Amino acid sequence: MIEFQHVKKVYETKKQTVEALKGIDLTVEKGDIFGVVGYSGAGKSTLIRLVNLLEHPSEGRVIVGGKELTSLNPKELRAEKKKIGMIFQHFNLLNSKTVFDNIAMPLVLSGTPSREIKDRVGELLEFVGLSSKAKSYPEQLSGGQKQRIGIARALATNPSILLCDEATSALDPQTTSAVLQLLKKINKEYDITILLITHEMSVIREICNKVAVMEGGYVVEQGSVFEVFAKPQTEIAKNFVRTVIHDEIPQSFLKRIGTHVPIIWKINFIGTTSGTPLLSTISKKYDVHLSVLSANISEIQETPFGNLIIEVTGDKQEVAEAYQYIKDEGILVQEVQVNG
Ligand SMILES: Nc1ncnc2c1ncn2[C@@H]1O[C@H](COP(=O)(O)OP(=O)(O)OP(=O)(O)O)[C@@H](O)[C@H]1O
Repeated sequence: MIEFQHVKKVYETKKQTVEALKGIDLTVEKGDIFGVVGYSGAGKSTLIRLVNLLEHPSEGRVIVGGKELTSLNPKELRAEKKKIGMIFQHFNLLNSKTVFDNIAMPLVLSGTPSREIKDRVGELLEFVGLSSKAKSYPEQLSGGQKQRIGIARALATNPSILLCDEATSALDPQTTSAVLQLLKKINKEYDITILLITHEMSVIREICNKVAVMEGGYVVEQGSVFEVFAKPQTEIAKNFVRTVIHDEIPQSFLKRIGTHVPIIWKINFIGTTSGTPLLSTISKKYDVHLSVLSANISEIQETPFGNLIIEVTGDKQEVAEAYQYIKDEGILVQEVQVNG
C-alpha cells in the first residue's frame, strides 16, 4: 500500500546540509495501523510527509497504492492525493471558518456539488460525534473536538490512507484514548490504512499492529507490535518498550544475589496463553523450584500481554527440560543474563 524503497532525504539550507533520512526501506500493508516511533529529530515527520509529497525524496522511491507519486502529472497527482488524508498535532483548522466549512474545504476544492457536500459533511459530523457543532468555530472547541474535526476533514474525500502526524501529542491522556479509539474505528469500518508517527510508545501499544523504530534517519527496528514489545532488539526499542511495560528485575533481588549467578527467565504471554497455569504445571512436571521476581499484565490492542520474570533453581537437566517445555508450548521464553 505504501512502500519506501531506499529512501533518502537531504535538506539543504544556506547554513547546512541535513541528512534527515539515510536510507529507508519500509512497507505498510493495506489494513495496517502502522506506527513509527522515535525521539525528536529521528526523521519521522519527514518520512510521513513524503507519502503525500509535502516533501520530495532526494533518492529512492515512495510508492503509494502502486504508484510513484513523483512520476505523475499534476492531474493524476491531484486524483491520487484525494486518496490520502492527513491529520496534524495542532489540528491545522481555519479559525475564521465554521466547523462545517472546515470539513467541507477539500470537497469545495475538488468541485463537489453543494448538495453532496452538505450530505457528506453531515455524515462525517455524525461519525465523529459532533453533529451539534456544525456552526461553531474551532476556537469554541476543546482539543479533542478540534482533532475530531481534523479527522472528519481528512475523511471528506473518502481516502484509502490516513496519515497521522503526532495527532494526539497535544491532548490529555483521556482525550488521547478517545481519539485513538476513533482512529481504530476508521481503520475497521472504512477500511482505511493508517500510518502514524509518534514519540509515545503508549500510542503504538493502544492501536497499532506494526511498528518501526527510527533513530538518526534510519529505521533501526521494525516488526509486529507483539514481536517488538516481547523481544525488542535495539537499545532504543528497549527504552521505548520500558516506558509502557515494566519488566525490570527488582533492584532488591539484584542486591542480594552476591557472587551467585542465578538462572532467570523472562516469559511473555500473549492473548489466551496468559491464563495458562504454566508455573504450576512446570513445578509438577519437573524437579525445579520457581520464584516469581516480577509479574504484570498489560494490554496490547485489547489483547492481554503478560510478562513474568522468574528465578529458577534445580538440577541442570531438569531446568533445561522445563525451558524446552515452555518453548514447545509456543510461549516466548528468554534467559536473562545477570552477573553475580
Ligand atoms: N525543512 C527543513 N529544513 C532543514 N532541516 C530540516 C527540515 N525539516 C526537518 N529538518 C531536519 O531534519 C531532521 C529530521 O527532522 P524531522 O522533523 O523529520 O524529525 P522528527 O523525528 O519528526 O522530529 P520532531 O518530532 O521533533 O518533529 C532534523 O535534524 C531536522 O532539524
